Amino acid sequence: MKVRVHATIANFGPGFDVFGVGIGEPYDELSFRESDEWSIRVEGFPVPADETNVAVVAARALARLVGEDVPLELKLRKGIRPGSGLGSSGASSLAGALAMARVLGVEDEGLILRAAMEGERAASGSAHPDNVVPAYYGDFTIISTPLHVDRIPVDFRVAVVLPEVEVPTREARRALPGKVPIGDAVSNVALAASLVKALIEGDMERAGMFLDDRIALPYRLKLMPWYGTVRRAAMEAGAWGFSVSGSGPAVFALGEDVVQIGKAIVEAFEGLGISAKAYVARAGVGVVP
Ligand SMILES: Nc1ncnc2c1ncn2[C@@H]1O[C@H](COP(=O)(O)OP(=O)(O)O)[C@@H](O)[C@H]1O
Ligand SMILES: N[C@@H](CCOP(=O)(O)O)C(=O)O
Repeated sequence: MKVRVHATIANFGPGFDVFGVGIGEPYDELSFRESDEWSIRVEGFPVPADETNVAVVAARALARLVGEDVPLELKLRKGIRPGSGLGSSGASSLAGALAMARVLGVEDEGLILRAAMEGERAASGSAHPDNVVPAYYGDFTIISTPLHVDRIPVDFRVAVVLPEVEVPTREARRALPGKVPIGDAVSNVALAASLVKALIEGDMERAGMFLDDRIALPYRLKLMPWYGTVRRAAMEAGAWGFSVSGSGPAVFALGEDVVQIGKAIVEAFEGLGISAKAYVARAGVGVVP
C-alpha cells in the first residue's frame, strides 16, 4: 500500500502558523506494510533511515494514541527537499500517520493530524499545524487552537521557486521574537482578513496585494539576505504578490503568467550566484480528494 503527500505553502504571507495551502508538487510517497519489526528505507533526498525519521515518529504517535503497537516496514520516496520551506517534514509526518491509520483502520481525522504534528515537533521543535493540515485537505486552511480548521477551496496556479540553500525551520523559529509591536500585529490582522476575503471571492489578483507579513518574515530576513532582490524581480515580471513559503527558503508568487514570473525569480537567484528550481504548482491539492 502507498500514500502520496504533496508539498505545502505554510503561512501564505500574513498567516504565521495559521494559514497554509496544498500544492501539487513536489511530493513524498510512502509505501508500507505490517511487519515484525520497524524498518524504513529512503530514496531521493537524504533523510534519516531510522526511528528518528518523522514518518516513523508520526506512525508510532498514531499507534500510541489509539493504544496499539504495530511495527511497519516503510519505504519513503523523498521528493520534497528537507529544509525547503515546502513542508518537507510535514508531508512525511502526515504520510507516516496515514500509513498507520490505514493499517489500523483509524478514520478519525483529528487523531491522524495530531499524530502527524508529533512528526513536526520532532523535526522542528514545534508541533505547528500549518503544513500537515493543508497537506491533508489541500484547500487553503485556517487553523486555530485547539485544532479547529476552516477550509477555503481554491484552484489557482502559483510560481514556486526553491533555491539551493537551506533554512532549517528550527533555526527560522529561533529567529522570532517573544513579542511583536502592536502596530505590526494590527497590520497582520488587516492583511490576513483582506486576504481571506479575496480568496473566498476567488480574486487572486487582489489576494496578491495582501501577502506581506510584519510578525515573522522581518525577523527571518537575516537568514534570507537575497529576499529583496528576488522579490523585486518577481514584481517587475508582473507578480501580483510575493512571499516566502513556510520558513523559507522557497518563495512563491501569484500572477497571470506564473511561468514567466518563475523564470524571472530563478534568474534573480542565479544573478546572486544561487541556483534555483522553479515549479508551476497547482494550489488546492491534498490527500483528501
Ligand atoms: N522524512 C523526513 N522528511 C523531512 N525531514 C526529515 C524527515 N525525517 C527527519 N527529518 C529531519 O527534519 C529536519 C527537516 O525539517 P524542516 O527544516 O522542518 O524541513 P521543512 O521546512 O522542509 O519541513 C531535518 O533535520 C531532517 O533531517
Ligand atoms: N509556520 C511555520 C511553517 C514552517 O513551514 P516549513 O515548510 O518551513 O516547514 C513557520 O513559519 O515556522
